[in-house]
Amino acid sequence: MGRKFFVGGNWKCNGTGEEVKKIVSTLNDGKVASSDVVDVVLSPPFVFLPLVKSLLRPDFHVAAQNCWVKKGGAYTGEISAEMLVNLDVPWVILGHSERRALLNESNEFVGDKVAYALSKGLKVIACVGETLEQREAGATMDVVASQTKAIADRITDWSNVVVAYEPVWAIGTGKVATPAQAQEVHSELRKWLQKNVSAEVAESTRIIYGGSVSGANCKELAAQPDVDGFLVGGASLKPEFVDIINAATVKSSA
Ligand SMILES: O=C(CO)COP(=O)(O)O
Repeated sequence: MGRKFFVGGNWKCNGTGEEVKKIVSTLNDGKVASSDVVDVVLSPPFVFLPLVKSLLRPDFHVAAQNCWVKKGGAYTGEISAEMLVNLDVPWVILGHSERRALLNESNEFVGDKVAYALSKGLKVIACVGETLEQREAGATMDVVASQTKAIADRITDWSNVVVAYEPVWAIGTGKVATPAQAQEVHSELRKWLQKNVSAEVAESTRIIYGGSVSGANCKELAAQPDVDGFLVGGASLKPEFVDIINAATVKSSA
């Protein structure tokens, strides 16, 4: 059984109610590959989750962009995993590099969040990736392995986890990783999982790529054997997101 293609759209901190309705309507009208071959998950800002859920076609799902590390309570400004479950939001993105960098989320904190969210029944898109400085210093795999280890140390069941490899230097820069660069890290990451978790987890866990993915570059990336889909930022707010979803057909026809 192959790994099902996965395409996430991370809208980040963008959109008005009107814009959200427009994007959803474009996606609802889009002609996309069947949900048998691709999982599509949209991640609007928290405040738009109920609106998007109410309008979105039933074969697409939603994700929150973050959640709190433990049970809710006196944590002003936070949203708990329990609240997402209560609203029937099935997925959450955790450890995005913007939160790691701008809000100082450590590997351990992200690992704790992943474990807590899973324990409450959420499915997790866990993000890892190196900065340009780390890549140039030859530390890419060390960085990605420590980020993944902090998760692996805290969970045993990987069936509800998708790992998103998002090199920081490729995010929002228009400087996409080459298919070979993406394949190299994905394949190393899969080997890491095989050695440090299990062969079964390595084989079944989807590793998706994020960073300047577009309608123009998605097919070549999708053709790489260890690229199991995408986490898309800027282009997920545009009609070309439909083409990125349909990159799944590169795999299904392979
Ligand atoms: O951060 C990303 C998705 O989480 C990628 O963003 P861009 O696609 O805008 O580079």
